[in-house]
Amino acid sequence: MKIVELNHISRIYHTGDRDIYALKDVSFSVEPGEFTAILGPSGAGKSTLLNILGGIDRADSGTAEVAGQEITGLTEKELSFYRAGKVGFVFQFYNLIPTLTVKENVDLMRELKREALPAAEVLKKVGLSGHEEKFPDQLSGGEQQRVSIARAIAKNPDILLCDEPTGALDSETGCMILEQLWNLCRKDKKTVLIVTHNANIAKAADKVIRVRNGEITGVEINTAPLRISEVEW
Ligand SMILES: Nc1ncnc2c1ncn2[C@@H]1O[C@H](COP(=O)(O)OP(=O)(O)OP(=O)(O)O)[C@@H](O)[C@H]1O
Repeated sequence: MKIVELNHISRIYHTGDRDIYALKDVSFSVEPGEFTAILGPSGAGKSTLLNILGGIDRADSGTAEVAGQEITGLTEKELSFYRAGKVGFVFQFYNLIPTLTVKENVDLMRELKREALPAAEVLKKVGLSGHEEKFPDQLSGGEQQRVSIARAIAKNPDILLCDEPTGALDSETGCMILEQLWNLCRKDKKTVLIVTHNANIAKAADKVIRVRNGEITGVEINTAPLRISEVEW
């Protein structure tokens, strides 16, 4: 069974007298446990795509099934259950709450999902044991992003959606973050979708989806993906 199945998804913004097709008849699927890269230039529709998959935005037409659930027809309440239960998000700017400690930021997930994993367990997974009582501004950008990954996986989501997770980081730290996401995919069998401008990620991805002007211009399957550390960045 596919974990993501998008069929003929369109998203139109009506601005003044003009309609902007952020997505136009987009269809693709993702297998469970795949590491998928969504690549394309600025304005291509990548974030819109991820936001629809994550239940943050709604398609105007088409169907989207994620982890066995059709999400395009859900009510607001059902969508919020879907976001809380099935998807983990990692954003470019971490979105940590500055007045909460690292542990408290991760523990917030328990408010969304009762069976969320303990903060200590997920912080260990991202190499941040011992940083539980620090506040976000006492951490480097890379460490803050690792907290946001820990927070995302605490929900034990079916799918991890990452929008430019390395966009605010230097290339070495960015590689380390990609390695963490890649390991979550390979070792913990998480399905990871990652939106990025960095085309080199294609060498490490199982699937590469190319987007331009709201349309899919190609889907490539990589039969011999490299490890993140083997890619020349
Ligand atoms: N709220 C909005 N109102 C009007 N147009 C929008 C809105 N949000 C996005 N768009 C338009 O939809 C298109 C796709 O935007 P989107 O943010 O999905 O692209 P992107 O590929 O993620 O770009 P970037 O790499 O720069 O983040 C763009 O043309 C954008 O200007």
